[in-house]
This record gives sequence, C-alpha cells and structure tokens, in this order.
Amino acid sequence: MIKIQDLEFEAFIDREAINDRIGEIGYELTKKYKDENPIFLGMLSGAFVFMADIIRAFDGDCEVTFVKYYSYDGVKSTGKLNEVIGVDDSIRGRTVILIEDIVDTGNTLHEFLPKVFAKEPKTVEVVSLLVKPSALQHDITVHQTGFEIEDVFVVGYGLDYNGLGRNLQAIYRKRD
Ligand SMILES: O=P(O)(O)OC[C@H]1O[C@H](OP(=O)(O)OP(=O)(O)O)[C@H](O)[C@@H]1O
Ligand code: HPA
Repeated sequence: MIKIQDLEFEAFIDREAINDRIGEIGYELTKKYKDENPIFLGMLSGAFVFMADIIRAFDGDCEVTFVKYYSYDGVKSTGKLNEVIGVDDSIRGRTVILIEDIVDTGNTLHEFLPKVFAKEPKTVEVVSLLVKPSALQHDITVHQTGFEIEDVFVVGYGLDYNGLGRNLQAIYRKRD
C-alpha cells in the first residue's frame, strides 16, 4: 500500500505484466508498420513513460513527436480539454501511432482525434496502455490496448494523482 496526499493506493498491475504487454504490442506494431517509418505521437504528460518503452519495442525506423493536453483535476475529468502543445504539420501524409497512457471517459481522444485528422495523416493507429470500457462516454476505437480495467482511479508508470506518482514503476489502484 502507498499513500499519495489524501489517497491510498494498492498494487494492481506489476512491472513484469506491463513489460510483457509492451513486447506483444511492439511485435504487432512492427508487423504492421515496420516498412512505413511511422511517427509515434505521444500525449503528454501521462504517456511519456509508456511512449519511451513502446518505441524501443518497435523494430524498424520510426520518428517521434508529442502533444500536451490536460483535463483532469484530482481523480475527475473537468470535461474541458486544455491545449498546451498542439499537433504540428509533421504528421501530414504519415502513418501515425498515437500513444496514450489511458482512455477513461474518452473525452480527450474525442476532442483530440479530429485535430489529428485535420492534418490529413495517411493513417492513425490508437494505442493505449489502459482502457476503462465501463467509463467510456464516447465511441473511441483503440486499436491496441494494453489492459482493460474497471472504472477505478489508477496511478504509476506515467499516470498521476495531482501531478504525483508518475515515477512509480508499476500501476496502483485507489483503495475505497
Ligand atoms: O479519457 P479521458 O477521461 O479524457 O482521460 C484520459 C486522459 O487523462 C489523462 O490526462 P490528464 O488530463 O490527466 O493530463 P496528464 O496526462 O498531464 O496527466 C490521460 O493522460 C489521458 O490523456
Ligand atoms: O485513472 C486515472 N489515473 C490517472 N490519470 C487519469 N486520467 C484519466 N483517468 C486516469
């Protein structure tokens, strides 16, 4: 058990399980895109740890770029997506692999994906380490999912609670 500010969290997905899934997803992405020099598009801040591992599981030429959006306050989505770094023109005509740490309500991707398509990429593959199917409020296609989880707040491996916990090696779930 760990404590971050006022909340307690318990061990949920260990590092070995994360590494195993990254290996599997990396293999799938390599099979599909290894001759396409894809551009990995990471959603900061949460996805930076997963992004660092997934690009090294990809066996082929690739490039990276990032955007930064946020909408959470504590454990809740505000429903308002704030842009800090938007998507640039580098993805035009390219195979884009969009990397998310988590798809929860789906609000972030619901608002962000149209901005990606507006740049006219060749194709977009959405990869998320975690997906909460029962929390989704939009119809979002996630092509590669690390783990489907129930609707519980999680931290670690890039995911935060009030900015803290991103440096935890594994993923922890909030205790009731
Ligand atoms: O599907 P949703 O309910 O929109 O939630 C998913 C988004 O929430 C988190 O970002 P957050 O706004 O917390 O910013 P952060 O990545 O900087 O922590 C996470 O990194 C996703 O981008
Ligand atoms: O469960 C979560 N944990 C951390 N950040 C998040 N952003 C959306 N859902 C979550």
